[in-house]
Amino acid sequence: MPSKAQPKLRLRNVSKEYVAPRTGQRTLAVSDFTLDVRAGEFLCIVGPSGCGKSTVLNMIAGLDQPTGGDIEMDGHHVRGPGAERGVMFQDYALFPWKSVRDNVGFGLRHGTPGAGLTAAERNDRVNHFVNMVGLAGAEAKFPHQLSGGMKQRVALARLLANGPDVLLMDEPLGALDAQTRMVLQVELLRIWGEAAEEGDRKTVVFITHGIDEAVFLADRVVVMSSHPGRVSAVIDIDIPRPRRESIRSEPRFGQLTDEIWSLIRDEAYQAIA
Ligand SMILES: Nc1ncnc2c1ncn2[C@@H]1O[C@H](COP(=O)(O)OP(=O)(O)OP(=O)(O)O)[C@@H](O)[C@H]1O
Repeated sequence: MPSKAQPKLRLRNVSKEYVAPRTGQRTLAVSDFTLDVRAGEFLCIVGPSGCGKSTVLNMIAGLDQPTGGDIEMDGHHVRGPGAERGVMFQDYALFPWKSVRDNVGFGLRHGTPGAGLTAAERNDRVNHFVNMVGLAGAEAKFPHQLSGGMKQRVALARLLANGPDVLLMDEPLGALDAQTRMVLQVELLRIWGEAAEEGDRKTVVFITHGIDEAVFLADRVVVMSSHPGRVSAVIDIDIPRPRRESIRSEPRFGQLTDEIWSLIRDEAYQAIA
């Protein structure tokens, strides 16, 4: 049983070096990355393009292996993917030939999350999360009939239906227009359980290019620098919850976004030069 003081995730001096198979060229994408993520925390990672954000997330997910250091969840080494760590990407990753209902229920029918559940229990769980993300009435639709925002709601419902303890989100709102994005940020906080006790919330690691998105969502923002990717700062977002739309125009919101932008501005310009 994990102790209360134990972090949910612990990354210790994690590094990742890619070696190109044909040329043997080496890229040190991440180096000496050390971070604890508390249980129930909403943690955002920002940094200039190519600084290693996705590499870090993929290693936590177990989709990629560190070449140095160690990653633990609840005190156990992460050795590969696991149902307790759910991943969501920018590109929806829905099955185009399956309905909303079948997309959401896919992991329950074909993976370990549904083990031991009866068909009725699986259906109940699918309905619960379809309702939670605001897709009631759209269960029989197919992805091509949905807007981008609705597709990401489906992907979120599928992620939640699988019951992971940790949500790993790689720019999940990155493909959406600005308005849909702001609406879904609010929805995401509601679904995460912003109004609930901290102990009842999932642990979230959320990658974004949007500094304002990170400040709106996060308890803490990890700022990465690049070449190689490292933690350059960890900023506490001391804006009380629940967070309403109106906080975006408050002075503290602007101060925090300015502070984070000042930390990555030079590298961000270099990354696109
Ligand atoms: N499979 C791979 N093989 C070789 N190099 C890779 C591989 N994946 C990523 N890299 C390199 O590792 C570095 C970090 O990439 P990564 O995608 O993690 O950064 P990122 O911060 O998520 O980027 P972005 O903000 O553009 O999404 C980059 O230099 C990238 O080119």
